[in-house]
Amino acid sequence: MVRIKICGVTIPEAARGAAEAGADAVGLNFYPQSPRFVTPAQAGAIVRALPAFTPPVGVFVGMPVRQVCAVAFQLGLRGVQTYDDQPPDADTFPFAHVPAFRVKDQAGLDHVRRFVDTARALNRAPAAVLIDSHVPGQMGGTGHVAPWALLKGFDVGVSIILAGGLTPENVADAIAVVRPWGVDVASGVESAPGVKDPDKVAQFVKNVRTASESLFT
Ligand SMILES: O=C(O)c1ccccc1N[C@@H]1O[C@H](COP(=O)(O)O)[C@@H](O)[C@H]1O
Repeated sequence: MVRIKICGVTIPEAARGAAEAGADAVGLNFYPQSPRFVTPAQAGAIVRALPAFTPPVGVFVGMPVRQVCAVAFQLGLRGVQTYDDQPPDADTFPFAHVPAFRVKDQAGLDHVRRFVDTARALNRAPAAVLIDSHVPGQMGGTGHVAPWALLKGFDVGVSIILAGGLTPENVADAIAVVRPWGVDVASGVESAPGVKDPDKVAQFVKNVRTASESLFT
């Protein structure tokens, strides 16, 4: 089964709606430059609206590890998605750590491999790596697709989460090519930046489930 994270929910109703549509996780974005940014107080209300078995994951760009941990503890996040060139030099995150990478070519994938190897040597292997598209000057939420063909067969010994420009229309093709452990979507299920469209979310989940079934039967 391919897991689904609906990322960048900004209100409790959107988080609950994503969970009820069948998402495996919802993402809360703590990057102030994002149109999906939420404050810890707003995130708290969203977390409280989630069903008991739908984990919240935080997206952190350029935030020091201690601060990431403080926010994650305060809110009871299950996972932390980070954007750093090197594994954290503090102790392992006591959360599922998902470093994100903006990849455009083979050199980008080589960097992911070096990151995971370094983390593993320090006994800090991430739970998964998220592979997104590379758009100069933007950290994520770009709506641009990652280089799927390059990712075919890519194996670093940890789960691969595919992100970048996924939509209800293209996610089945993406899954067929990349065969990721999970998929992550932000802008592709919105009616406006930061506003999730319940119909698009439901269609996205449905299409992932169908594609996932044909992959594993
Ligand atoms: O969504 C954002 O605004 C964002 C900002 C900074 C870092 C990460 C961000 N979101 C992540 O980017 C992926 C891909 O987004 P999209 O589907 O192409 O719009 C998203 O899944 C989030 O994990």
